[in-house]
Amino acid sequence: MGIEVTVQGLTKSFGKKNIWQDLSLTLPAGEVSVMLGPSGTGKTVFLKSLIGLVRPERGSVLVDGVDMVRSRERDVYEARKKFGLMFQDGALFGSMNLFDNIAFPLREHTKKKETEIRRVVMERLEMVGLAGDEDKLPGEISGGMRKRAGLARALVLDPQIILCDEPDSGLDPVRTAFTSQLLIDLNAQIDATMLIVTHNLDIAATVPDNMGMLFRRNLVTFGPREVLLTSEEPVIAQFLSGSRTGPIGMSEEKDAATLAREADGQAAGPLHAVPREVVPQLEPTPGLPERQAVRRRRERVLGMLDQLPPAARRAVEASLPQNMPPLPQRTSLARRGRPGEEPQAAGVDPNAATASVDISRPGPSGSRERP
Ligand SMILES: Nc1ncnc2c1ncn2[C@@H]1O[C@H](COP(=O)(O)OP(=O)(O)OP(=O)(O)O)[C@@H](O)[C@H]1O
Repeated sequence: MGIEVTVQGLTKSFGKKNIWQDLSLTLPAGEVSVMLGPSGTGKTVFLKSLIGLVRPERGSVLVDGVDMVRSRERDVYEARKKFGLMFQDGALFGSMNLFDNIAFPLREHTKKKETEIRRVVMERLEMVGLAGDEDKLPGEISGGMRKRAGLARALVLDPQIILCDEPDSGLDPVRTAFTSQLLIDLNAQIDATMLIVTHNLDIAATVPDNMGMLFRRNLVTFGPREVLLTSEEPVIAQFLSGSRTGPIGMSEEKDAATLAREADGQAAGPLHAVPREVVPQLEPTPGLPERQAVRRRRERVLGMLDQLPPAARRAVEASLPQNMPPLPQRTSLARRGRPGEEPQAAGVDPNAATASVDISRPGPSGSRERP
């Protein structure tokens, strides 16, 4: 089974430029999580920080007892073997055929014999739907196939944590849908902890168990998918609807004057007033094992139900199987459910794998200024 990744108070700057600050979240073991965020908000830097390729100046990333930020290089190197990485372009060697590309980590990091290497490589090629293509060069296949080959290579060392950086970039909608299914099927088969960075709204809506979003150098929220998918936070509502109206501009953040003009033009009602539907999550292809993460997540989320905003709570309840016994009445649930009451944001609670900050409040660094 996958292992938990616990991020606490992570802050990264390059020179004087702060990328993000004080990020805290837990990637629950074996579950699929997605990190959203406008371009340039530091999602790739975040992925690289998890595996110790980028060293943040503050905070910790705990993986099986190893802090990927502060531990000795030797320990970080060992812990990195628990990860499988899928980069945007597949990151394949152009002069090697797919077989040799996928075999590369096994030849580099293990003492396996060639017969065993062949068995593992062919099994992984089969998993990503590339059986029969092993003799092709990366230049002879489509972008989608290159991504799947990159995923196969990420899988050969039996990773417990898989990080995928924009698995959909450059793919058409149909291939993106196949990629979504592939990621869910993969989770069903190997039960690894997965974190996917994407801009794709279909992947965001249908694949993850948990979702987070980076904006203005902060983690706007991280928690069960229902929290983000029902959120009324303007930046989340704008991102999920792909609208030009809202705090996100062409150069990531709009200035105060632009936002004021938009607010004037929104007399008919703000963009985020429309409630969004939470579409069902994808299920593994028939014939594959059930995702073990589903049951674990259900228990975890039910345990934190009364910490969730009402819309998210309703979405969780609506997603429960029909044959489940009724939930016990919760006093706090009844208190929050009164008509006319404002929804409450989930508080920072890394143990419950939920975190949120109010990005509209001024922060100590001045980065949370009201636009
Ligand atoms: N090694 C580096 N040195 C200096 N700045 C860097 C370095 N790596 C990344 N950055 C900067 O960090 C910021 C965040 O980059 P990152 O690639 O993580 O964004 P992103 O959210 O993944 O963007 P996109 O969605 O467009 O891929 C950018 O301004 C980038 O220029």
